Amino acid sequence: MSDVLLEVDAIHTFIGQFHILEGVSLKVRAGSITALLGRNGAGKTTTLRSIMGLNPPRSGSIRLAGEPINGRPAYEIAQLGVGYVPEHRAIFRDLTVEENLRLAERKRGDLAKRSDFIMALFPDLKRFYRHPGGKLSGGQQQMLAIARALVADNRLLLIDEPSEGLAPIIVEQIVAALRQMAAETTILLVEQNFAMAAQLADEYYILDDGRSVQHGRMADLVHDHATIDKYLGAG
Ligand SMILES: Nc1ncnc2c1ncn2[C@@H]1O[C@H](COP(=O)(O)OP(=O)(O)OP(=O)(O)O)[C@@H](O)[C@H]1O
Repeated sequence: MSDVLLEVDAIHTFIGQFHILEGVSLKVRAGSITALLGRNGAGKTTTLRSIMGLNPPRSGSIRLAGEPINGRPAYEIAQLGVGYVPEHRAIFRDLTVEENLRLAERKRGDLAKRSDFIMALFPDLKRFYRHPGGKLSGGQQQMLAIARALVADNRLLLIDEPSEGLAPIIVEQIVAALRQMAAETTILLVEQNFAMAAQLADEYYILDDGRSVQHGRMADLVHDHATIDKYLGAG
């Protein structure tokens, strides 16, 4: 299928001696937002880290636009156009907003080219351009973490729990930004906030105990209370 940008097939990933992913498979269509759902500890973060090459799977395959990427180091996967926004707002707290964005330029990024788009998406980052990241509010730090992944012209963004710990009004701003981002890239989103994931995602995959157990269209899942109760523990 040519419109599949990312295909993860039966990956098994270990952390130390622990067998964390025991068969995770998923497909992300180009131009879509796909949500990766599941309880705490289901293996969502480990799946993103496996794709990114930070916890490479021991078996199974990962393809980006048909090209195998498992076994490659993370920097090469980044060079291929995969951006990663880890959980807990990973920014450099002692560096200014501008410095955080410049660091994200590295080889592939072009802040001059991307700046207008980023600042329109997150006007607060313009206001606090020369302020240290650590002085920003939690929501602004999350915006900066996402913005760092937008400096390069990435074709796939892996975003881990962007709503974590944020007030509903800030979550709405992030939802609006992700929607605009989806117009020009593809997003695989890990999200515990089901209402947020439901607003954004076209398709979903549910992980349970390190395995992918169900997938489908988000528009169908929102009515499937049995599945939501069984795997997500939220009404
Ligand atoms: N460094 C580690 N050492 C040992 N076990 C780990 C480590 N990191 C994660 N795990 C375990 O791997 C499993 C999957 O963790 P992962 O963070 O991928 O889950 P998750 O679905 O993202 O959950 P959460 O929403 O809590 O982040 C959990 O049982 C967790 O305890």
